[in-house]
Amino acid sequence: MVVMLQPVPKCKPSPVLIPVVDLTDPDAKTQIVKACEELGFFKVVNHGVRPDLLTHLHEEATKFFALPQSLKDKAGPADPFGYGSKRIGPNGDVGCIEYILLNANIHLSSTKTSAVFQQTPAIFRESVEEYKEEMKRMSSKVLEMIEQELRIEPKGKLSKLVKVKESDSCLRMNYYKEKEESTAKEEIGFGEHTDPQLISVLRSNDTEGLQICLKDGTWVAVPPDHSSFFVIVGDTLQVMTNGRFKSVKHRVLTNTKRSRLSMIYFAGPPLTETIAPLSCLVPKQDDYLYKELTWAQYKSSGYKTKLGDYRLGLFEKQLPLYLSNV
Ligand SMILES: C=C1C[C@]23C[C@@]1(O)CC[C@H]2[C@@]12CC[C@H](O)[C@@](C)(C(=O)O1)[C@H]2[C@@H]3C(=O)O
Ligand SMILES: O=C(O)CCC(=O)C(=O)O
Ligand SMILES: [Fe+2]
Repeated sequence: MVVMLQPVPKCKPSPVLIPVVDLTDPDAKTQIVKACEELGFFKVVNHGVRPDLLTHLHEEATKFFALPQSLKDKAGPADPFGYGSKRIGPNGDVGCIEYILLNANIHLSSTKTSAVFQQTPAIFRESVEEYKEEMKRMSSKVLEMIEQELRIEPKGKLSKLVKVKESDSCLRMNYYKEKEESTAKEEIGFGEHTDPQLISVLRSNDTEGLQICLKDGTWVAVPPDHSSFFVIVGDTLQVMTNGRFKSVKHRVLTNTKRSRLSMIYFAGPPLTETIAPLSCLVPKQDDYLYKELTWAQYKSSGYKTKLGDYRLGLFEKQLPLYLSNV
């Protein structure tokens, strides 16, 4: 089957600096909130994740993506979990990508893909499990800092959503293969979109490709840094802060010379959790920009949309008729 790839949109070089937050800095909470308000995106250093865990996982994932196509296909198609190639999601989106999407609550060896992953070395499976734990720790730490800075009550309101065993989080490993010199041109690896969850924690090798969209619509390239993590604000956090934090649009353009490998942990709430603006941040219900939906409702409607669709519209309150005509 032939899959048509979309033309590449332009990205202006920009002097915008990505905020860098040292998680051990006493001022980190303030810096995180500022970055979430201004950009919906920041880089994390001094995160405490063992560098050798990152190295092992990277090496093993690289070996997985180098397996024969017929073997990798046995771990797919992604529906949504499993191995996927080119197709992203169920609604016709495509990119120059291969990936593994995993439910963070299910052990790698007890998925439908287990037959394939059983053939990967134990260190791969163990590293994936340890990495998921580390990402849960880091994402709940970031959410705790946001809670403290914004004085969100009750304590743990945001971080608990990720810490509990019912948290609907997932882990994605994306592989964007380099191109042969003769066909060298940039293509869309992962089209523009916002992430639906609370926050996403991304780590990649030193190959560029990730871009974020500023509030004025300008796309800027994010310089890669294999030893740091990047935090992306998702739709759910935008709703809970009543739009004070913005979920940032992002995309990946494939680099012609070197392959890019990224791992993203999507920190999501339990399926039964009701998502709505937090009353401690917005005392008057009339000021709520969004209505309430459970995460399960948002997710299932969101999975009927295309990657670049504006999913937050599902949450938006209808204006009363007398106002919508003004
Ligand atoms: C086109 C789609 C892929 C996606 C599900 C969706 O219908 C719309 C949201 C997409 C997204 C973007 C962020 C994450 O990569 C992802 C796993 C998620 O939670 O929402 C993907 C979904 C996917 O690839 O299944
Ligand atoms: O692969 C990347 O660097 C980012 C991909 C992404 O945005 C996603 O998987 O949601
Ligand atoms: Fe994303």
